[in-house]
Amino acid sequence: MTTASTSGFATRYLDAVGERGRLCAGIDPHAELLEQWGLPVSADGLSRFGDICVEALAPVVAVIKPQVAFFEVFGAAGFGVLERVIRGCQSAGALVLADAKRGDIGSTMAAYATAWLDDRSALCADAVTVSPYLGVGSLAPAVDAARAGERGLFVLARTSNPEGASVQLADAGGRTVGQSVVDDAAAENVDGTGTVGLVVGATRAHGLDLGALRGPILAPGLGAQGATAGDLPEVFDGADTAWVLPASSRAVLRAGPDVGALRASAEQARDDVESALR
Ligand SMILES: O=C(O)c1cc(=O)[nH]c(=O)n1[C@@H]1O[C@H](COP(=O)(O)O)[C@@H](O)[C@H]1O
Repeated sequence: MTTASTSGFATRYLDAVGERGRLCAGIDPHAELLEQWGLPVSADGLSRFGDICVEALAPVVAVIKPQVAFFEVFGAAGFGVLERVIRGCQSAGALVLADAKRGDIGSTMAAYATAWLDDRSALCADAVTVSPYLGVGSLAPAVDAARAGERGLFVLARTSNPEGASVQLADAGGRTVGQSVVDDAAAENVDGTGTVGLVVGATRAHGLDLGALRGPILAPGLGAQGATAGDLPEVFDGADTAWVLPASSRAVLRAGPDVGALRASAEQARDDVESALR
């Protein structure tokens, strides 16, 4: 476990996983899941899906990650549901990581930062996923906004999908592109705020040196993409596992729509992670 002193988002994150255990539960309302839950593939169905997820997951899971794409499918009504899901999760004590994967030139990035990380926005979450491929420096407005509000960013470093290798393993002057993202994130976290977290898939060996990061590491890929809790110690060997936040969406959500069964599925996933990373 981590021993160095922390503040800001790092403290909020470590308190949350210390209290509720390491799991990020994704809210990914795929059309197939809406149908499996007996809901219409419509904004109304999405709304019901969101309510069930909030009731089942938000009181027990440390971090909840709504995948913005599945809300965006339903336009303005979908964003309305997303606003309610974000507020509902936060009211029940969960941290919300908006999975929006934003990334643009700095002046546009500032607007994304306002949308996802500023109290004045109805979409304000506790953290947001961002893409560094316009240069990590282009994310500066989001880093500043996150730090100011004790919120976080999760920057894609080594993603869970097989296609990521062609970019993320490319040479960036004696280190990989992925490692350069890790090193830039670590440099932002020397203040102990853990403002700049990473996304590192749990699906395969990542080849990164994560030892100096001092920030959270979202590890998607549990369940539907084939990773298991038992894989985590080897995949994250060398990292401080207090920061490792394994994530699962479909594998947990398939237990719905019964609230009790959905909650039990998330609790089981969390318990599996906690025993694997003990
Ligand atoms: O940023 C992410 O969350 C993410 C990064 C990554 O490398 N791989 C990845 O699967 N994700 C997201 O994590 C979720 C995975 O969903 P499941 O495969 O159903 O668990 C989806 O919302 C993906 O968009």
